[in-house]
Amino acid sequence: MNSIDLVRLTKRYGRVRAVDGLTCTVEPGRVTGFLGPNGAGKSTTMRLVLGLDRPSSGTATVGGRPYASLDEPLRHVGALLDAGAAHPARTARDHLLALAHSNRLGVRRVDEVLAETGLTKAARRRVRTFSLGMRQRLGIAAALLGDPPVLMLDEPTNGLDPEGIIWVRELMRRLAAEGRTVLVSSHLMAETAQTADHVLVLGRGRLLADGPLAGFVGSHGSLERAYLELTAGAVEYTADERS
Ligand SMILES: Nc1ncnc2c1ncn2[C@@H]1O[C@H](COP(=O)(O)OP(=O)(O)OP(=O)(O)O)[C@@H](O)[C@H]1O
Repeated sequence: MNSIDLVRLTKRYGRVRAVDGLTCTVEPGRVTGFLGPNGAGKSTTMRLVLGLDRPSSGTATVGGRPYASLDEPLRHVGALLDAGAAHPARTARDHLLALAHSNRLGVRRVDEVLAETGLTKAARRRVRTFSLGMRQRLGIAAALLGDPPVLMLDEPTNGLDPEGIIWVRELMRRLAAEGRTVLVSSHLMAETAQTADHVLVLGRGRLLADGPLAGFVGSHGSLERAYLELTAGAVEYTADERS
């Protein structure tokens, strides 16, 4: 099974519990929206799954194995965490070629993902000349490179124009329909409502909800209303505190 399994996953930074006893399973064959206010712990959770940070306690596994134990990890898990991850002096194609090489993937796959993300014409341009939206597309191209059964995308629509947002939505839906596990964090409720089958909601590192989108929205009328009601007590910064 290509699920992502979190068991009592906890990460403390000093006194902050960024992730606090998180237990849940992200299942294949559906898009799981990963929601929560700023600072709720979404990115930290993804970093823990990818072995970029060590849990204080608990475990995060992909297909039953810790990410660090995977050979050629791009073939197992594709991730978009930070659209600024590519070296600015490299061309888009060289960036993908380096990643492909380290995971024994062929050049043909690089050209395929460039085409799939609409970057073929920009492939030989340096990343520093890319707009935010183009960087997002390059990050998504990197995530798709190993044709992985599991994808984790942190706010993939950031910086994308309306056409790009629709493209991401359709891509997520297709990847899930192919039986892949797709975890997508977002602050865009209307977009998530159109993309996700299932939602996980975090607040202050804790799991506030884990269920099908339709059940979560329930009688609230919209995902946004259901979300705001659930997270009202879990928002780190309010306008009053800022002023
Ligand atoms: N490296 C770090 N050192 C110290 N604190 C950190 C570190 N990384 C994250 N945190 C803290 O952990 C908490 C969770 O942050 P995280 O970035 O995971 O939240 P998030 O849900 O992804 O937020 P956003 O929606 O704003 O991206 C926050 O309080 C944040 O300040």
